[in-house]
Amino acid sequence: MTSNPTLAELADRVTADRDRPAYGHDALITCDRLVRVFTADGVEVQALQGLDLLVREGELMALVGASGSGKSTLMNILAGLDTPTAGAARVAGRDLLTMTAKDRLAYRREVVGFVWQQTARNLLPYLTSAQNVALPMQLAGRSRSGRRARAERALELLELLEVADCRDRRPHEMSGGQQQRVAIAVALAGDPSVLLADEPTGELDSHTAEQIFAAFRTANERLGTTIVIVTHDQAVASEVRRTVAIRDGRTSTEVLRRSEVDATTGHETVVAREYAMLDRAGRLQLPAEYTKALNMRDRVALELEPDHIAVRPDDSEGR
Ligand SMILES: Nc1ncnc2c1ncn2[C@@H]1O[C@H](COP(=O)(O)OP(=O)(O)OP(=O)(O)O)[C@@H](O)[C@H]1O
Repeated sequence: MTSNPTLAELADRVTADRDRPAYGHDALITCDRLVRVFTADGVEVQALQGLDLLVREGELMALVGASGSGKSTLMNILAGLDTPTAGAARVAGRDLLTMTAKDRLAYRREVVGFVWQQTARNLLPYLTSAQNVALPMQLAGRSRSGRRARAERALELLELLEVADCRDRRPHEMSGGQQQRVAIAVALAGDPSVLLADEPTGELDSHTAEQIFAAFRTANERLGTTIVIVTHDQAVASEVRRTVAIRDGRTSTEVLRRSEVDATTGHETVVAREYAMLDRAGRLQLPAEYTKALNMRDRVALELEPDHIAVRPDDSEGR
């Protein structure tokens, strides 16, 4: 089938390998074999076990996973609050492993914005919504743009998130949903490249949660901000185009949704499709429900077909 390559072909392959763009060269967020090990009472916990993830500029995506799968660990690393043990992590050209303390501070102010689950962590209780939104601009040294410009920008953001009527209210005078919308405005105030949200709907009922996801979509569409939302809420899959599942500290599967328009009726439907992540070593995590359904364990049989690879239960026993 395959003949031995000539010397010239081998040289071409080496050149092609060398010139191949680096993993994630065109992504805004690149996590490459990311590892985070915690040691508590002499016991090691591998919270991230070689996680690969690429997020393109302008994406709105969700990370889902069971409790303890590593979502918050990843978020804290992307937020610049924690450092990985090994691997590589880059956000908007910044290397999260080698940043100095000073770079880290600038990174948190200029590159990323956050929305946390606990509304109290997002807003200062003694400031009004408008003041809360203006504060990051002031801290970022935009004093040159003046107080009035900051106030105008704050109002624009509150309007975009449909909470302009709350501009003079303090957090305790607003509902949980209103507080989270204001929190999104605060997170956007510094014009971040990436907005990170950790369980932003965790304390809200499902109807309010839907409105918050809609607010993220508005921010993404109107401002072009790349947004990563971590959530337990499986319902998020119908709210964003891309949902990546994390299992045991690695990305395992991903659901992509896209609109398809029927050529004859013009009717638009949203089609969702699940994909498994294939890492650069060729490793694939099969969804637990698939392997359970076919009683697959330890070993599976593989067959290369012209257009797919078949994965079958181990049939070696009894042969
Ligand atoms: N500071 C820490 N010290 C020791 N172990 C930790 C620490 N932080 C996280 N872990 C462990 O790392 C693993 C991943 O935790 P992480 O909080 O990232 O999960 P998660 O997916 O965010 O869970 P949840 O949805 O419950 O917040 C867990 O086993 C957790 O116990």
